[in-house]
Amino acid sequence: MTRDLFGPETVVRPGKPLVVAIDGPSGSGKSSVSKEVARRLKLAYLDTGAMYRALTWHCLKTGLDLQDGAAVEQASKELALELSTSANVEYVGVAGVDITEEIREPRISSAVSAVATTLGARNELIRRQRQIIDQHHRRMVVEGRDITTVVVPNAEVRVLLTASEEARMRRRGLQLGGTQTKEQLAAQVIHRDAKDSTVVNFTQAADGVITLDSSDLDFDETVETALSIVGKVIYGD
Ligand SMILES: Nc1ncnc2c1ncn2[C@@H]1O[C@H](COP(=O)(O)OP(=O)(O)O)[C@@H](O)[C@H]1O
Ligand SMILES: Nc1ccn([C@H]2C[C@H](O)[C@@H](COP(=O)(O)OP(=O)(O)O)O2)c(=O)n1
Repeated sequence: MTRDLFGPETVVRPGKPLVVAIDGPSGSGKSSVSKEVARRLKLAYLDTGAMYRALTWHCLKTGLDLQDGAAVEQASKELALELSTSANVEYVGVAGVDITEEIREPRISSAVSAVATTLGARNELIRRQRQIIDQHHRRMVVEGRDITTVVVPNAEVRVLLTASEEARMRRRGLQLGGTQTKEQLAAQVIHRDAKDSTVVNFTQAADGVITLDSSDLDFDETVETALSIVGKVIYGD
């Protein structure tokens, strides 16, 4: 399988469902790699983590107690979420307020696990995710923590994108412009994963899920490997 298969004019499985589900821990490259895969395959793109982050932003904005599960669940149902599903346009909003940048800030990263471990809120966001995937005729790259196992376990392509702790912390540190100490990065990457793992398993590939370890790959190599996995699964080559 070579990149030629997915040259600029290629549409894979035209008119048929093609969900590429990508799960993995923080900093493994899910968002950046998924976006590029979506561009190359001309598929829509769904960042489910952005949904948990937007809900967290809203809860903090309204002064809600994140430990109050019933209140967080209620907030998830009322959330007026606006989300870009194009890999070329990054936009996350709540009721007309652009929060695209703000949801990536460390204060949201530190609080998001409390929301993501609220099962009622998860159920609501999972319901919305499935609705969005259907609205796109199931032609979408979807990334998160439970996409291969819970949201779309019957996705055509299922990938667990991993990388060593060291690589993930280094990448997140660079991404945040070197503003974070090692301890702060560990809190945002390693400790958050540990908390998130209490409700979803994204450390080991479930049956039928292909593991892509990006520890020793650069970004382009990781994208090429992800595309070759799609090629293998769809065309068997
Ligand atoms: N294979 C890779 N090698 C080096 N850097 C990478 C690789 N994959 C992603 N990155 C970079 O690492 C950072 C974190 O990636 P991101 O896609 O935000 O991860 P995640 O969504 O899993 O948290 C980004 O700056 C991204 O460009
Ligand atoms: N499908 C998902 C997606 C994200 N989450 C949770 C777990 C994370 O702490 C937050 C934010 O996810 P996000 O993918 O934006 O986080 P990273 O960019 O990988 O650090 O949401 C989840 O529980 N289930």
